Amino acid sequence: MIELLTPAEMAEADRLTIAAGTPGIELMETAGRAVADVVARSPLGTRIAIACGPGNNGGDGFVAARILGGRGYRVQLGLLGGLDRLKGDAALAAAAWRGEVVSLAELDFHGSGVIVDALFGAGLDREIGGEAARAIETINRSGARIVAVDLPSGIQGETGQVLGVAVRATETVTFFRAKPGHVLMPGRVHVGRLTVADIGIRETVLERIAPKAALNRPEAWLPSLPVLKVDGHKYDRGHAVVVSGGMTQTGAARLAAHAALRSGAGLVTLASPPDALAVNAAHLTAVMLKRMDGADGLAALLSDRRLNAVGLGPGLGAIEVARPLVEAALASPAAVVLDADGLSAFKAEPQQLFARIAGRPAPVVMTPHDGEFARLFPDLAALPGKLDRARQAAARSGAVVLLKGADTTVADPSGRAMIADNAPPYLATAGSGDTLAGIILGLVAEGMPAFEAAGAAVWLHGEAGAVLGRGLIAEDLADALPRVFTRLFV
Ligand SMILES: NC(=O)C1=CN([C@@H]2O[C@H](COP(=O)(O)OP(=O)(O)OC[C@H]3O[C@@H](n4cnc5c(N)ncnc54)[C@H](O)[C@@H]3O)[C@@H](O)[C@H]2O)[C@@H](O)CC1
Ligand SMILES: Nc1ncnc2c1ncn2[C@@H]1O[C@H](COP(=O)(O)OP(=O)(O)O)[C@@H](O)[C@H]1O
Ligand SMILES: [K+]
Repeated sequence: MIELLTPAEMAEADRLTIAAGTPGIELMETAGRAVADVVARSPLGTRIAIACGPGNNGGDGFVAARILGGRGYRVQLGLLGGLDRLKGDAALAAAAWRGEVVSLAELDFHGSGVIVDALFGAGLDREIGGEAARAIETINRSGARIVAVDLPSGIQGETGQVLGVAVRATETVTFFRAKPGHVLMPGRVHVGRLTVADIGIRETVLERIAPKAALNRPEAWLPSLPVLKVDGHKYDRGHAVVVSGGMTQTGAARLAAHAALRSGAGLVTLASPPDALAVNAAHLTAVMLKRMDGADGLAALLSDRRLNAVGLGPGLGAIEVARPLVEAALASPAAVVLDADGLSAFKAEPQQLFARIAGRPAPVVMTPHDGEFARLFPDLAALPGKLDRARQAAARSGAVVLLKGADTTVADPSGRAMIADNAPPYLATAGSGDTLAGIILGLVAEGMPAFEAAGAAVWLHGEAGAVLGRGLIAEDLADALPRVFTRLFV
């Protein structure tokens, strides 16, 4: 598991390490050296401008300046505010710097090959304005290689949001663990290439801190991926149901059904309204087809407990049609994956949806994009942090919430969360989300716990996109899954 630490959790990691006997200045020395090592990939003779802020982020900049100067680089250091404002470890680091200190405005950004951004890191707590904002705008226009210390200045470590203005770094060097703001948008774009440096903080501090967010990597969910038995049977792998829309909107459900079969369900049945049976029949092969007469028909189908997971929403139709179907699914003992129209059906009364989720024995996974999210959680949609949005929505609804985008975030009601950074932008194509819902459904049907299944599906979907490359369409994604699974196990 690759934990993501909020700035507050990172401060706690520092505190625990210092309390265990490592002086703060030693951590700062190691941090500054890690920055210097990254900067030193540029050849000797490169002019380096180091912009230092008034806190410990600036302290790291002073250390890097001293080390780079010692290695023969031409270093110019500029400070925001006076030297007398520096405190603690930053003051110690500044005292060890023998070179000149100019003001930020005097730094020659345009004449430098590398700019080190040590203005603000974890301590950024308000919008940047004035001299610092002007410096950041100049840094961004300079054309130099920009190495940010800990976080690009202006990016909030917890949310990835820009506070006023933010450095667009070529590379960022952070310490111990990445922060949510390194992977959440728009932070991820400002970070550039990320290096996570070991500065001597022991892994054991994580037991005390118990961080609840992680990067969505296989380590986060692979232990929960069902292991197939040598003598296994298709009936051991679950039977998923996908609900089709009416005659003119059947494709989305078929995409989901196909993906559910690819991702793991032993059997998949498409439940189809009578008017859509012929069109569905013409397009299905391994996926089975069953006639479904409205919500009562779906309830009857799901009364067979072997059908252990149901997905609905893609192409499901208008509220009058969709809502009773979702209610029937939620009244059944099956796990439920709710997407698209299945979510929008409750926009007038989201509490009705949450009330039906509460207390049901099997899990519910909701997969909104931002628009669908705003319909169900209008008050949460304005929160600045995607992690916070997903977590609060999960806590309120009782469902696992998967909030889509380039930084898809999955959260469960207890606050556990994973953030993905592997999705290529060509996943933004019609039907891609329907496929994602199907991948989750197949994994849940196969017996994977809902939170892990949602995380795994997001990762698999992203990798499938990366394997296929530009030009992919939603139909291709599920068919790329065998290749992605193969890579997972070699
Ligand atoms: N605590 C430690 O032991 C370690 C800390 N490290 C560094 O310390 C950094 C955190 O240091 P700090 O907590 O001192 O915080 P920062 O140095 O990130 O910033 C805090 C300072 O900036 C000011 N400030 C915040 N937002 C501002 C704004 N919008 N405009 C103008 N001024 C603003 C604050 O008043 C304060 O003076 C980390 O990002 C990391 O770079 C590393 O040296 C590793 C060890
Ligand atoms: N810029 C992007 N980078 C990576 N993935 C993206 C990006 N934009 C959208 N996606 C992904 O593409 C999928 C789109 O889903 P959705 O909006 O439901 O579309 P549809 O309803 O057409 O299937 C989601 O998995 C989302 O996370
Ligand atoms: K910085």
